Amino acid sequence: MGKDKNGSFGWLLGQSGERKGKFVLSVILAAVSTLCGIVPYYFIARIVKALLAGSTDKGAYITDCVIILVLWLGRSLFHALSTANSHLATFHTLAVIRKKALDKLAKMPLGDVISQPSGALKSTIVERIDSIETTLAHILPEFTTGIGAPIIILIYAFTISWKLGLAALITVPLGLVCYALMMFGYEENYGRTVRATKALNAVTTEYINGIEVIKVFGKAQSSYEKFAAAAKESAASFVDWMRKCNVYMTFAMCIMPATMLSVLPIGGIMAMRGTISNTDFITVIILTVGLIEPLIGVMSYSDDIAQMDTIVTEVRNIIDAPEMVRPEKLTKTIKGGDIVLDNVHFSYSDKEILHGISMTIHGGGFAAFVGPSGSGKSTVARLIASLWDVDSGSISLGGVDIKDIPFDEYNKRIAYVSQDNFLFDLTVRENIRLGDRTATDKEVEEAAKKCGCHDFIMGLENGYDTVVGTSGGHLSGGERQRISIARAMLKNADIVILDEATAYTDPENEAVIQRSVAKLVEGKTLIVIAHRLSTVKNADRLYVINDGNIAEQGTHDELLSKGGLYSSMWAAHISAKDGEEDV
Ligand SMILES: Nc1ncnc2c1ncn2[C@@H]1O[C@H](COP(=O)(O)OP(=O)(O)OP(=O)(O)O)[C@@H](O)[C@H]1O
Repeated sequence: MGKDKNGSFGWLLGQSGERKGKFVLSVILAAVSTLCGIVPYYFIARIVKALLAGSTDKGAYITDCVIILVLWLGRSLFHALSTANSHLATFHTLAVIRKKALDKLAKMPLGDVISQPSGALKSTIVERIDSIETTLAHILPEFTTGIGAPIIILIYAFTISWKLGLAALITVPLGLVCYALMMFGYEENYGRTVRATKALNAVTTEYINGIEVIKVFGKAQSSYEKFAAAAKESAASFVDWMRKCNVYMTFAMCIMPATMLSVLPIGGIMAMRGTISNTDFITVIILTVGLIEPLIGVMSYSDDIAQMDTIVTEVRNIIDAPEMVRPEKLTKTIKGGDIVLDNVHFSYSDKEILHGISMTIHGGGFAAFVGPSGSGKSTVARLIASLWDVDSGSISLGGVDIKDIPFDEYNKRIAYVSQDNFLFDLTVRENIRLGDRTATDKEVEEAAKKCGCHDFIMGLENGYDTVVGTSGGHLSGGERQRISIARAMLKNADIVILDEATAYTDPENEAVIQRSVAKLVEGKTLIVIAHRLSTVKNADRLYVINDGNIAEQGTHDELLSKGGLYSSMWAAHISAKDGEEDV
């Protein structure tokens, strides 16, 4: 996936949008710089020629020297301007690519995002994209010079003598052979370093994320061994790779003597025979030096370009990944708020989890999903929240398949509080305000009060302006849950999904939240997943999900009277509660 016939560089240019002009300007400036770098050789040759002819014209000598100096200054100046333009266009292009990658993550099925190894996506979008900046910024100026200069010099050499031209031309096949050798097996070699770096990233991220478990279970030593092994493989793969590159770069450096080896004898014999003048011979030797330097420059970039190719393929794998397709505009009318699941099948990877779920959750109603752990309750909720697409069957809202509703249109109707209660490393206020970016401070605080979190927030060091730490790490599980609920309530969406949203909350606060949620969701559709059955016994309809099927459905009383799975779950719940009370 991800590659087309344009290759990675063509693709990158295609992303540069309106900054493409800056890349073009960069090529023009590099061409001017190249000319400024070559023409001085002509003047140097002219000076040598004049001196050999016994000239004493100081004026002409000084003029030539000044021209040479000005041209060399011009070469540096235009080269700097060329790379500056190229850098500007590159920064813009990489920002565009990063945004596209992040946009794509939001459109990919959730599973495709979370199934990536720890830190791999972050590493690609942040570090690896960064690492191609220098190559992309220098590729056009360097290649313009690296290819342009030899062409001009070869043409000049041919105008002096075609034999000398041919002798100098030997550089090109030598360079190509060198390039081919360097690229032979490159993907495999470089691929090994990429895999090793990713593994090292993953182990390090896992170590940091799991530091609590590592400490508690005394796994520091074994985790460290895993890290040490990954670090060792990473170092070994880089050493191997550098060894290979260095061998071919050394070979590339030999092009200069090899070219001289053909130009010197051929030119020398021709000069001795008088076929060319001594000064033409000297000119060609000087030019040959100018021919090789840019070629070696280009070759030293080949390695970076191949790396860029690998990285671009990774980025394109994200940007071109299959996404959950939704239309740009809503063309159908959503009539009412009924959510209908019709024969929904769903699998994670190849394992089918839901085996034909059908249900109708009435708009404005209160539905609850209960059932054993791992039975598929959260999966149904995630599908309703449109985090994944169903494999077959359909989910509709108000008679319209949710696949026909644009993401923005659907998302604004849904508030979903998952079990994870993820908080961003922002202030408490900013975290709650994510529910409605236009909410005033007063509205944020009102929502917090209703969800039983105002008091503990006021007790924090900086109240609502306290930063909650990465993933909300400075707060307790129950506090994180209540902030997540306040955020969802502030959104004021038509459909509210609470997946074990009060599981960590103490009974007193749970009662406060339940009363507030009941008030806040009046007229809205409420879907609750709960293991504490007492929190959902008032639901209009309870769906008992067992092993990916709806085992039973009905009101609390109807289900109790059936004497099935729900009634035994209720009995277990009551005896556990009694046990708690006894304690
Ligand atoms: N991202 C995933 N990739 C693969 N399998 C998954 C994934 N998420 C859940 N599962 C599996 O799908 C099944 C249903 O999981 P789900 O979270 O829907 O159950 P649940 O009823 O909500 O469980 P719980 O009450 O413990 O939260 C489980 O067997 C679980 O292991």
